Amino acid sequence: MARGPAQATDTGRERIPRKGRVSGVSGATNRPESAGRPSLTPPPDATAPARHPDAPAPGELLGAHYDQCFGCGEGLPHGLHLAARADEGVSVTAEFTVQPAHQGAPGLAHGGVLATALDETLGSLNWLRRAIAVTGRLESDFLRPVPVGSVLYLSARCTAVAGRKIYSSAEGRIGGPDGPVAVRAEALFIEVKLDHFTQNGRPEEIRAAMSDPDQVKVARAFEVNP
Ligand SMILES: CCCCCCCC(=O)SCCNC(=O)CCNC(=O)[C@H](O)C(C)(C)COP(=O)(O)OP(=O)(O)OC[C@H]1O[C@@H](n2cnc3c(N)ncnc32)[C@H](O)[C@@H]1OP(=O)(O)O
Repeated sequence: MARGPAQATDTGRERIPRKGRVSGVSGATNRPESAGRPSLTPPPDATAPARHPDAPAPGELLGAHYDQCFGCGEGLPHGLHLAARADEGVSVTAEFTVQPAHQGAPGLAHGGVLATALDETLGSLNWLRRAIAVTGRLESDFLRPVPVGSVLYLSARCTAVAGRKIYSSAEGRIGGPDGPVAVRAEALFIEVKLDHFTQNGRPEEIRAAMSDPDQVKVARAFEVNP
């Protein structure tokens, strides 16, 4: 579990030198590729996350934010079809059933697919804050093998916010919502502007997503406040 702001020590926080910029790629980080790995621990000035007043009520399904999303979209036959539900505060629960298309070793879920399930669940927290954010860092632990056919019961919560940095943690259990923890992760999401997508995404998909007559779908594709 991530430590809350009150317990944060932040002694390992690094200042990132501004040399080694990536040029010509809008939205790409300014951090040099050789930079050390900044902490997943919130700094002392981090604050508690606030739930948006229009966030879905606890228990309400969030629905897919984009039908071509590999994590939650309904338009991809081999996607995860992960279904997330709002919980109290800035937290969610989600379920994902491991299909044969998700195997790594025979009969077992691929670790990258499980990381995707964690990432998607963590990403859905942004909708409760109505923030547009992308995963900057995702640190995963794989504690138990997850067989094909199992339901992974996920839960995630946002723990702190510091400027554009959003700290969160998630875990996935098997055998039931109270079963043993099979996977867990801590993450740092970074808030971005809409142009992160419009300037970097392939134009065909951006155009298609933007021209959907359903304005709520347009907003949700990029997790923008409608
Ligand atoms: C619509 C939503 C869909 C959700 C789908 C599920 C979530 C996803 O999978 S998103 C897809 C995967 N993620 C991505 O593609 C992101 C690719 N990366 C990027 O575009 C950039 O690196 C980005 C936007 C994260 C950061 O770049 P930039 O905006 O230039 O920020 P930058 O100035 O480098 O960093 C801002 C702060 O974040 C910190 N930071 C940035 N990246 C990291 C990182 N990887 N680890 C730790 N800290 C980081 C920096 O240290 C800095 O901290 P401080 O303010 O204290 O100095």
